[in-house]
Amino acid sequence: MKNVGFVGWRGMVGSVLMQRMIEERDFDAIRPVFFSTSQHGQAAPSFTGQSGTLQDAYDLDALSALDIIITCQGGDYTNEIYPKLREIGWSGYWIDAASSLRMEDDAIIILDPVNSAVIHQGIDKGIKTFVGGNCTVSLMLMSLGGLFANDLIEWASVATYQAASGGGARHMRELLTQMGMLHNSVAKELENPASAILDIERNVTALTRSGTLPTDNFGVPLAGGLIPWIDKQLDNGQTKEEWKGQAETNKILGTSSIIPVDGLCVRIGALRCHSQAFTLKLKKDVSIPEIEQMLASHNDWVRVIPNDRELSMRELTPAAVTGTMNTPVGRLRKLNMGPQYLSAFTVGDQLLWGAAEPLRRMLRILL
Ligand SMILES: NC(=O)C1=CN([C@@H]2O[C@H](COP(=O)(O)OP(=O)(O)OC[C@H]3O[C@@H](n4cnc5c(N)ncnc54)[C@H](OP(=O)(O)O)[C@@H]3O)[C@@H](O)[C@H]2O)C=CC1
Ligand SMILES: N[C@@H](CC(=O)OP(=O)(O)O)C(=O)O
Repeated sequence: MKNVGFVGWRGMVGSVLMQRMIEERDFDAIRPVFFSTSQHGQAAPSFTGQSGTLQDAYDLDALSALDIIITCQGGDYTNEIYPKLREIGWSGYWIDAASSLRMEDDAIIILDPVNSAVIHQGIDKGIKTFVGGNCTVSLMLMSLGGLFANDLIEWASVATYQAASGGGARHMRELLTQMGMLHNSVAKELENPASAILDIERNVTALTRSGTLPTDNFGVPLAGGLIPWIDKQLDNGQTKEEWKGQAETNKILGTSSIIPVDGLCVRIGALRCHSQAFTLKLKKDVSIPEIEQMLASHNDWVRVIPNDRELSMRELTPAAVTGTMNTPVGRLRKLNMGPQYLSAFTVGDQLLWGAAEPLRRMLRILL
């Protein structure tokens, strides 16, 4: 049995990973060792029924005794520890949720329902570093994988609707606190059906602009609105999140010529599901039923939602998809621009397929 170290297991992404590993009985197949950057010496979790203590996540000797390390601790931890471990000659497998190592030549971005061939070729070549993709990219590929696999996409333009969880647990709390404060400020008036809605709106807008809502994490109010910017600013006008779309998609697929992917990434008030609206230019005119068939048969989690009002409202929303492994795609129709232009709308839980699930599946591949 392999010795597998877990760093970042108690964070938000790590907790989702633990929950999935318990559901899939992954712990039965490994000897787990749990680490912490702040709680070493305290009791380790007993997912396997065993007891033990948390190890120090900065202890290179303890880490280098492991066959596999899975980390959801974040980029700063990876940047500090990974080079040191490799420098002292550790040749185990490193599986990471953070973006730091994604674009390194000796790292593979993992999403095995989409790129299992790339992953297996990498293992055969001796690659030891495997990194989960950006959540919007992974969720796009889970939903639209059938069109990429059939080499049908000439380019993809996207507008994202990204959940607060992408920023981390504190962002989710901040959003909910803002929502609560806005509601509280007009709760009485709302109870009175005779009250004027524009007075209520004016009060909500005034509070939103007052500077009293908590904004330490998002920087500006998000509740009741949106933020058309995610991550750092790049010199070419893209955000870092937008840059990842093309860079990571092409690396995951191992394309020989770049498929252009670009668009605008927007934060909205959803909790943990990212949605994305696509305009796709197809390489040729393919009928909608053929497209639906290609999409539906690509993997076990994609769900093709017919372009129907009731079904789209019920099944193609964060409310329907949160907490599930499904990655539905719908709103499929040919656009006025011509028969090669297709619209699509996707939804996916960014903590499952967008973060934790590719990691546990990579572990399974290595066992
Ligand atoms: N959020 C997301 O959507 C995605 C995140 N990622 C990557 O995963 C990394 C971790 O993200 P995320 O899980 O959101 O980060 P969290 O902030 O939830 O957890 C990170 C670490 O914080 C420490 N921590 C301190 N206080 C607490 C507490 N009260 N409860 C739980 N943990 C606590 C834990 O480390 P310790 O035990 O050592 O103190 C934990 O492992 C990110 O930096 C990013 O690189 C990747 C894809 C998506
Ligand atoms: N940046 C994403 C979440 C994330 O963690 O992405 P990455 O793994 O590429 O840093 C978001 O804010 O929704």
